[in-house]
Amino acid sequence: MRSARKPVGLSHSQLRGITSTGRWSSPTLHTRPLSPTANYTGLLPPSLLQATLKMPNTTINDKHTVSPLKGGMSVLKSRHINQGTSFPPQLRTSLRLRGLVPPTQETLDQQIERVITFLNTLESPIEKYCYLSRLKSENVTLFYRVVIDHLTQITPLIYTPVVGEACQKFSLIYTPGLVEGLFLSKEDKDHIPEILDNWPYPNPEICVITDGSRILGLGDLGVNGMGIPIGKLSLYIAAAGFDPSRTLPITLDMGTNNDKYLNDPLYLGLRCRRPSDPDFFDYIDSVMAALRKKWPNMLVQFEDFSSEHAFQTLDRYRNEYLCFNDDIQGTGAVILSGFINALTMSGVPLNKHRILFFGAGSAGVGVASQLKDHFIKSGGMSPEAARDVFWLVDSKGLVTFDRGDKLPQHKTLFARSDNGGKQFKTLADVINYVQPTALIGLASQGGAFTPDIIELMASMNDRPIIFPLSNPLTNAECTFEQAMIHTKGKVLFASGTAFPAFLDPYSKQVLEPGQGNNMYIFPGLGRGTVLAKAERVTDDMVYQSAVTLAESLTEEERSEQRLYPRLQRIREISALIARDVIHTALREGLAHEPAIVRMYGASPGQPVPAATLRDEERAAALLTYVQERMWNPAYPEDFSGLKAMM
Ligand SMILES: NC(=O)C1=CN([C@@H]2O[C@H](COP(=O)(O)OP(=O)(O)OC[C@H]3O[C@@H](n4cnc5c(N)ncnc54)[C@H](O)[C@@H]3O)[C@@H](O)[C@H]2O)C=CC1
Ligand SMILES: CC(=O)C(=O)O
Ligand SMILES: [Mg+2]
Repeated sequence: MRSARKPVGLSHSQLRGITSTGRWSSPTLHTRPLSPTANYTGLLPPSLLQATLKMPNTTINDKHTVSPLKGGMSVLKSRHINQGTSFPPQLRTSLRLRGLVPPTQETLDQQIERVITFLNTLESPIEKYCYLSRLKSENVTLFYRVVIDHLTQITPLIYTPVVGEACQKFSLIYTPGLVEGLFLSKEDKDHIPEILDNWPYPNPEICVITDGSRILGLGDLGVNGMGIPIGKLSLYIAAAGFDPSRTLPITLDMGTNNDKYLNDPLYLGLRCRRPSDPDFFDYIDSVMAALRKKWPNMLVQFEDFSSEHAFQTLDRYRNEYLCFNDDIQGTGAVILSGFINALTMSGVPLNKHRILFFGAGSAGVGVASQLKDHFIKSGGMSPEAARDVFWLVDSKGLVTFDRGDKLPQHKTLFARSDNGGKQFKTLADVINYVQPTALIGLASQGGAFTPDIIELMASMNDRPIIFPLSNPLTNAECTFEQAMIHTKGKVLFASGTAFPAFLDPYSKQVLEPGQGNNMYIFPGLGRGTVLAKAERVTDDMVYQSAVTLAESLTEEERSEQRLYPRLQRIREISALIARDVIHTALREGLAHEPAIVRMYGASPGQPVPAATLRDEERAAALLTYVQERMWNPAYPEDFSGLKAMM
């Protein structure tokens, strides 16, 4: 049982007292005016806070005081402690819960059954998302048990695709008092440390941070992007056993260039356009410095920044901070992993592949770079030869040096100069020119892989590799069914968002499509770097996570023609990835966790020789070490800590 901690800002139960109009529905603790520097900042979306501050009647004064929640109510309102109907009778008495919960005592399994039964009665995905968010805010244990036990049903509801709709509707479904992450507004640039102090949980180990500028394939959603760090961190918890109270979702509010939101009276972010690059970097530099000052060991995952900023922030911080970019590196690793398995199944030797990317943004270039490294490391190719395996298409057609437009730096990494002055505009023209063995969609252009395109790929390859990876579902370049039908079952397929299984009329097998989504990578990569107390996240750690994922398939999974392991095994897979990422950190001399380096007879920061790392007994012990540190949602049997709080 976690010991009680005095909240620095408002506790969740106190925040519950703020109504959507910003008034206190129930008066509270202290006589204290609401001010921009007080402890409310960051916990409320900026425009709501501004509206609150403008209201004449927002001083919390003695006339309006009541006691903070006492006794049983404070237990029921503590999401990390609440067990609802599972509290045993004797505890109900000592915690003063009797009468506050229905008389029946239920097991966790019975509670799960109720959740799933009710969830199945809800019709729209967004209702299901809202119901699950509420459940998480009330009972963390039950929520994560539901997620872990019903991964394939729940993941699409709390992550892509439904999280995309939740972001688009964020200002409508926003629930006052439900604090799931921190808002850092650029207006608060001089108050960042105070805002970080408002976060009610101590010592976060991992933070996912977005500026909302490219949310999935949905574009600039501004502060509405908050759903993404929340969703990613839910997967860190469910898939890699991070302690929920040690995760920190952050949304930077720097305005939005989306006119729809700027003109929407219900939009909850700053109503201004995004800043110039110098202002952007000035602000994010301050945020990074403040985060490190307060939580020096915290891993930062950059998520869903617009492409140029995604590359620039990664370059700027990767050697100075413990951080990585999920869209560039996590996606690169997960697609490399599926590709390694597809390579074997395609029967085409590594050096005969010709890979076409439809989309040349952070994900497209990130994946191409990761694959290129593999062609060099495993295929023995020179960097020049490996680079020539790739062709990129963006909104203007094939990316070439002589196309006439100024290419951003990331596109120059794979721009072609061997096109003989010819330019290719349509995808079909590019395919006919390149004759690719693999077509990878990361352009957020739903349906772009038309039947003609898929048939063209099938006409050139015995086993065409077609990965429509854009998110959410509406942006997928084609469906699994379309890919199967138009390649007559020959396709090697993975998509960003899961598609349903398909009965292949040719093999008569029910085939499940692969989900090429970075959720297979980031939980284990994050777990490994945090447990190792790694100095930074290196390319080799990312590469290793791809290789481990590729090798993690069982014989049965391979016989089912899968490119990725079953999602239900994700905790097991994340532990393996974490173990191997720690190995890489040890090899590179970047691991600082004394308990881990001691297992290998080394000291913190000292490289461990490859031969020592091959020791199977130590590897097994390290895996156990990782698994034993994975948070597992269960109700505690020892309530002594809780009683002490009362
Ligand atoms: N499956 C996965 O794990 C991941 C999927 N994604 C998805 O990939 C997509 C792209 O993400 P980013 O690369 O970060 O976005 P981005 O905005 O950086 O890049 C998009 C690219 O698509 C190109 N594009 C736009 N319209 C086009 C058109 N009509 N024809 C050809 N190209 C066009 C743009 O020029 C740009 O190069 C999103 O849908 C995102 O959700 C991103 C990361 C991980
Ligand atoms: C999956 C993911 O990170 C994206 O679509 O942006
Ligand atoms: Mg992303």
